[in-house]
Amino acid sequence: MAIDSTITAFREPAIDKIYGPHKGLKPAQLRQLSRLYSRPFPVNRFLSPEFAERLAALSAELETPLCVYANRRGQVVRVGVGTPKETQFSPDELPRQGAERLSGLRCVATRLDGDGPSRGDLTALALQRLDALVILDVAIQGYRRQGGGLSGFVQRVHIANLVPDPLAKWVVSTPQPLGQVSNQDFDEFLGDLEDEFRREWTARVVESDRERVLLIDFFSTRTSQRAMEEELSELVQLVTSAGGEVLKVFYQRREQPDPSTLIGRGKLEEVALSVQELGANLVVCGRELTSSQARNLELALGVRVVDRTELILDIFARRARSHEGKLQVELAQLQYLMPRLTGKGEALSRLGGGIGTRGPGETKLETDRRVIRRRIAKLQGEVDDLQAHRARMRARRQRKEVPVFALVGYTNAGKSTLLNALTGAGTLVADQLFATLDPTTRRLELPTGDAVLLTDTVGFVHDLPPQLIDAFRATLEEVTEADALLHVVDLSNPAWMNHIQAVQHILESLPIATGPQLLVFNKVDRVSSQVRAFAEQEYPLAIFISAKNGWGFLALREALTRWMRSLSDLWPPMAESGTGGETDLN
Ligand SMILES: Nc1nc2c(ncn2[C@@H]2O[C@H](COP(=O)(O)OP(=O)(O)OP(=O)(O)O)[C@@H](O)[C@H]2O)c(=O)[nH]1
Ligand SMILES: [Mg+2]
Repeated sequence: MAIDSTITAFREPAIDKIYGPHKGLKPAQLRQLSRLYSRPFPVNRFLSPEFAERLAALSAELETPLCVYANRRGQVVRVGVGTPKETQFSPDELPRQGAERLSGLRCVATRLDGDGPSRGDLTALALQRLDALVILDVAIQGYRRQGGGLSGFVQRVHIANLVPDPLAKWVVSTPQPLGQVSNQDFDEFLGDLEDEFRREWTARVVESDRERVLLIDFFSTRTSQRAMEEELSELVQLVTSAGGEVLKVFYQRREQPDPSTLIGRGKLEEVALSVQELGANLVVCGRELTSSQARNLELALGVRVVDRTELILDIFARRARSHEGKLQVELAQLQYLMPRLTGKGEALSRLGGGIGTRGPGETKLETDRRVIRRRIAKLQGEVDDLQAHRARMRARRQRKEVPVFALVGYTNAGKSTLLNALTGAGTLVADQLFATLDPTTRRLELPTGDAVLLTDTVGFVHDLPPQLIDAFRATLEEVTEADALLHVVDLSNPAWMNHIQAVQHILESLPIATGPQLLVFNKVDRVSSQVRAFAEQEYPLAIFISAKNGWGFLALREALTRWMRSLSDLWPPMAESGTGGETDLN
């Protein structure tokens, strides 16, 4: 049981430790506080009057708020000086979130100056998923009862608890006298509350068996509103393509990111609250994170955190079908993971699988350094072999003197759709990012009887992880070795200009210069005449098509023929058209 194991974890190290800001306290006062650890705490009541009065008296004497946390077995597991917020458990000290929504801890806190729980107290209630938060309003002057013992310090009691309603989040009782609260049956209260949560939880799980994701991102103040929106919407698409469901998006816009957690403290707390409220089990960050940032975020949020690169690698891992694809993805994943192993493994192993932990072919990623290093070396050797193999294939194609055009472009631009429409290739088309991983080559007959080979390739994305470019060098050579490129652009995506730039950027970063490019604007069926006119003006040589319904194909075929002819000095004239029966070169 998650809760029981946590109890042991709490109790052993710190039976006399006092939490929270207590620098000014004298040793004798600290000893008084640590005695609270061994005081009996009732199991089936919110608290006992004796305990409440003792705590309130100490609080009045020290003139500071105090907190005591107890588990369901009636053991005091933490004593702290300060407010619930100042003494709270960090997410990694709490039991892992599962169907049981509550953490099995209740907090009794004193307040000297106020009336019931403050906003900060309630935030701490939600962050720790406490069974209940009991607030004692303390009178500075109590009295000594006849026959010993202190009394009269507790003026009123408020009970706050979480509710499974994302709008209300919590409820706070009306103030009650101590005698009334200490008579209430805690087991019954808890049983009802847990039933409510369980019902809500079951409803949610039935609703969706996908990973429940929160997005966080950071932007500098120079980033425009529009650029932010485009980036965030792409991030949402990436998560969806990885099989996750985005519950909420958080971003921060500042001069400088926080070096330890990327986003600042206030924002981080907002995200942590949301993780609890919405039952998220993964946080995806739009920026690349250092291993210490990832670790700090995981500790603060209590769920796994992956960055954009890991997300992309995960999608690749899911898509890889061929041996070649799997090999390259695994290499990229391990190369990315290797320098990030310090610190992260711990949190990962505690929190289990899901997005960012998958290897190609549903295997789990290895996290042992030595094993990884050996594996990387082996995979690199295999990718080298692959490269040699692909080079032989290309040489064969060149001998046949059929020019090769590679379809390149941003992911989801419609490259596979176009290949299918032109050649009937039957490649997978999907409204997902990175649907295609393995290059497919098909023969295309042109109106003149000439033929070219068309190769569909993996889609690009801005800030493509360099590990991917390296690991996919065998596949990307299909692009560098092609005689010419058809650069397909999704004109219906508002970010199309950025996409063109991102693709150019990646092409320029390849180790070998690529051939000439023909720009093909796709999805014109979804584009207004203004957008099209603008693109025509900006790119007068481009071709406009709809791969889906065949618009513009005639013009495209003609352009290809013309283009081929004008580049004919690159290839000797076709000796015999239609040479070679083999068209599927995979
Ligand atoms: N409306 C419209 N949708 C299109 C057109 N061409 C492609 N699509 C859709 O766009 C989505 C992506 O198409 P794909 O052909 O898989 O795109 P891709 O460039 O191969 O994508 P990756 O392999 O992921 O890089 C699919 O849902 C297609 O049906 C078009 O001309 N018009
Ligand atoms: Mg594709």
